[in-house]
This record gives sequence, C-alpha cells and structure tokens, in this order.
Amino acid sequence: MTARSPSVELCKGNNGLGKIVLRETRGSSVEVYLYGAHVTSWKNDHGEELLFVSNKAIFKPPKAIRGGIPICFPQFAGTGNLEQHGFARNRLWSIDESPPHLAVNSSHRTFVDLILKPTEEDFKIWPHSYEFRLRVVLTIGGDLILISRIRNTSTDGKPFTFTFAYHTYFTVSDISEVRVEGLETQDYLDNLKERERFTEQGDALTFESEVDKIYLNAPPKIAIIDHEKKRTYVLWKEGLPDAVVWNPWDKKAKAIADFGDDEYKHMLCVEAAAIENPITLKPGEEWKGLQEISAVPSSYYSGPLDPHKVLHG
Ligand SMILES: O=P(O)(O)OC[C@H]1O[C@H](O)[C@H](O)[C@@H](O)[C@@H]1O
Repeated sequence: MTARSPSVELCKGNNGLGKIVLRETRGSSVEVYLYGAHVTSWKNDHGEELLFVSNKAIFKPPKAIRGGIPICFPQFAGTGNLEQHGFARNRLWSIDESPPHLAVNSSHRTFVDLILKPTEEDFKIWPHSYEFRLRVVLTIGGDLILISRIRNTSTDGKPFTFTFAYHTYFTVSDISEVRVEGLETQDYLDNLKERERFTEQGDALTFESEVDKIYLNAPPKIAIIDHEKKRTYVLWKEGLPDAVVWNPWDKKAKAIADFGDDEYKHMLCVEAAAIENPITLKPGEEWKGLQEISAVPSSYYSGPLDPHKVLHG
C-alpha cells in the first residue's frame, strides 16, 4: 500500500461550485462546498460514504443541498421571520486565510477554515454584524469535527439572538434496523404535534413512521446503531444542548421535490442544535458550538452498559 499524505485541496464540485477536499493518510476523506459551508461527503478509511446525499440534490443556489450537513443559522426551521433554517446554508462562504487561534489536538492536522459575513442584502433581512467561522476537521482516525465560532462584531451596541443546528444526514442501510441510544427518557418537542412537549420512553429509539423531534438538553453523546451494516455512529456535541431527530418517512418524502420517494429508508438526521434557548451575543462576544462524529464497527461501541444486552447479548 502506498503511504498517502494528508491534504487539503480546493477544486470544482457539481455545477462548478467550489469544493474543498480533505484527505487523511489512512484513506478517510471529507468534502465541503463553499456554497453553504456544506459538508457533502465523509468517507471512512475503506472509502465507504457515511453521509446521505439525495440523488435528487440540486447543487445550485438558492436551494440548499439536500443531505450532508447543512448549517441552520441564524434560525432553526420556521420558528422566526427568516426563511426555513436561516440563510447560512445558501450563502457563498469564503476560505478564512487567517482564522483567530483555536486550540487544537495534534490529531487535528487536516482542516479548513471557512467564514461567512453579512452582505448589504443580508443586512436587510437580518440587520446584525457578525463573523461566522467554521472549522471542518478530519482527524487522523477519520472523525469529522465541525467547530462554529460566531461573533457579534457590531459597533452599535446591539445584541443579537439566534438558533442553530448541524443538520446531519447519516446514511443507514435500512431505517427499520436502526436504533438511537442516548435520548431515552429525555424531554422533547414534537414538531408533528405543534411542538407539544413529551417525555421519551425508556427504550432506545427505533423507527416505523415519520419522526421530527427536538430533544431538549440532550446528553452530549448520542449513538446511532445500524444493525444491518454493523456500524455505529457516535455523535458528540459541545455548546449545543438540544438534538433533533428527523426522518420524513414515505408520505413527506414524496412531497419533498429534491428527495427520492424511497430515500427515507436510507437516511436518518440526528442534529446537534441550540433551539429551545436561543443564544444571545452582545457586541464583542463569541459563541462556540462543536459536533464530532465518528463511525465505528458496532462491536466497538463503548456506550453506557445496557444490562439487558449484557445478560442477553
Ligand atoms: O427541507 P428542509 O428545509 O431542509 O428541512 C428538513 C427538516 O429539517 C428539520 O429536521 C426539521 O425538524 C424538519 O421539520 C424539516 O422538515
């Protein structure tokens, strides 16, 4: 096997849109579009794709790319005056050549820094001065880390408030074989029931119909276990108290133009988010929100011990 060196390359993606490809020595890779600072691919050492992107995804402004990891900012979903999920996912970001210092681990050597600042047009719909910096890191072990730093740069003394989500589409072999651990007994708002508040039952989540829930103050670690593939995704979050779980199922899937009718079977969105308590930044203040995802063979998952599994395998 030839030894590869880690690399960061700017190239052209679909429809000529700028795309950055990160590659690590053991073979893993990540692709991120400047359009939306949107991660569209995350592959493990064997070249297997771990994120879902729809076959019908449109890589053309102003539509956000369907799949991967759209960034919802400054508004999650339709809860404010802005367009659904805010505008960060359909703006053209730039490469940040001189990002402010960020403490890094030595395994974080392959990364790119992107930046979004408001244009005059943006200012008309959201009149706030900010710098949104996103670092996309591919670790030596193949983990994908997203670190957002959002700063209020206004000079008029005005604070601003936002909600946020890393709208992560994981690829799964069969949604009916998937289990999510870490959200049992948590409170959630059900988007399918006008955001009424409920408490999740005690078992790991499984899927047999449409799901659109915002788990409040969810634990920092959530596991998505794909039994058929014998793969576990582990999501770790910091600065992002909530977690959204979404699968449109068959009826909603048919209503989404850039999503295949049967594709709901092969994806699940689990999203580190800050929704229930919006974040407020005064001028000069900065907020940081991190999501790290890794994919491991299911037998390696070292989550909290489940007594049932210990006893019954
Ligand atoms: O179609 P989009 O605007 O990308 O939104 C897709 C989905 O995102 C989130 O998960 C929301 O909770 C859902 O209500 C929404 O349908």
